[in-house]
Amino acid sequence: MANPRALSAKYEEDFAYPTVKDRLPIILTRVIDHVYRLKSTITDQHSEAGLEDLKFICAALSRLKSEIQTDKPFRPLEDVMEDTGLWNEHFRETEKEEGRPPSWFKSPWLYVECYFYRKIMESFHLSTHLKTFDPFQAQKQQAYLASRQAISSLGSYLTDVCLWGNKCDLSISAGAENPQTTNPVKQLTNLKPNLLCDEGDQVWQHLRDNNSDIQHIDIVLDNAGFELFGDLCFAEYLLCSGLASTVHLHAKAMPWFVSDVTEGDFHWTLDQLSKDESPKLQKLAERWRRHLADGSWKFCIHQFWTLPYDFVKMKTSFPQLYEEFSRGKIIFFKGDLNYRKLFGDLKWQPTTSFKEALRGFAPTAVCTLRSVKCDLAVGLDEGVAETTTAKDKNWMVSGDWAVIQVCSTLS
Ligand SMILES: O=P(O)(O)OC[C@@]1(O)O[C@H](CO)[C@@H](O)[C@@H]1O
Ligand SMILES: [Mn+2]
Repeated sequence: MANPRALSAKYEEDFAYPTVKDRLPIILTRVIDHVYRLKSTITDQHSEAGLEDLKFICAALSRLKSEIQTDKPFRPLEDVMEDTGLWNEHFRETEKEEGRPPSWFKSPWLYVECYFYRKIMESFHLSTHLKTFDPFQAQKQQAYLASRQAISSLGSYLTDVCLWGNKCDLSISAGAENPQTTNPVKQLTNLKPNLLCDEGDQVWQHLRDNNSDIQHIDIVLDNAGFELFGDLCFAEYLLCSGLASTVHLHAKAMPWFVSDVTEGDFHWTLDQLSKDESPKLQKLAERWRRHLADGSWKFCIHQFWTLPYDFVKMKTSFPQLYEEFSRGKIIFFKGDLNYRKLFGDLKWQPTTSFKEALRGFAPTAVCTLRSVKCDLAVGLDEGVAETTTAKDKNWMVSGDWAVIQVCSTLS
């Protein structure tokens, strides 16, 4: 059967429409304000040349904003980066398919939104002194600091889980006695009814059944802050329980979708943990640095995650990456954007099977841990979408609902 249509801002009923119309210009305005506010710091560091950079970047971003608002055609990228050629090739292919240059309110949402972040980075790449500047860094760091309490309680819990990790059954019960209201473990029980599809048992089954020849496990990260800390706790658990020989953590090669983890964010997070007042967090940071040093954890950066590609393209565009994944036991994909890329950002019926919607992307077992933040869902039982709509008409974009879904059969 033919695939469904792509999500796109050309349909006003798609979440892509308010994203392109309102959210992207707001994000740009914030970046421009933020860069302007750094004027004195930048000129202190780089004098007049820094000021020139700043003017250049703000002009480029303002132009981008006006181009979005007036649905101007995309322009090929002009920076010289590892991925520039691939972006421009994608531009030409889309132009050929659509019979006109791609544009904000006409082209597939996945391409549009990825191009938006890539264009922001282009303006920095083209500057002289701010080529590696992260315009979202302050926001990400603030988000981490705001969730420090939750990080601390999860960190304490993890220390106990890891202590018992080798002894206990995998379905170790959550420490429900902990009285802290910010305890994320306790919160899990409250959130359980909001799991629209929970294939967690299948995930554990897969992890246990395939343990004779312990392989590595991949986690494709999403956001920095509390989410990253939770992912690192999970990586710690997979390792200390013996379910994984090593854990590969995959992050973005450049600032992406505001909050996504870059290498800089990852190291900043470890530094924060090292200097935290909680000795448990300090110890975790020490342990995690040891994992990185002895190869138990591998921190991986690949340009694939910041390209506008559907994951189906991985096998042909980056066969080596696909092959590396195929040697692992399971891949955990975190978050909404990875979900969109897994299923091609197409308007699937929510009852379409997870496997069918993957369209052959099966390097190894694939698990998605995703809170629903856009109008794309697959693998739901008959009636779930309808009953959830009756409870919360914004369920697809509120972020209050989530899915744990897995495909562990490769054939
Ligand atoms: O991948 P993440 O961090 O979970 O979410 C990314 C996200 O903010 O970007 C898209 C819209 O801008 C949405 O699909 C989604 O909510
Ligand atoms: Mn993200």
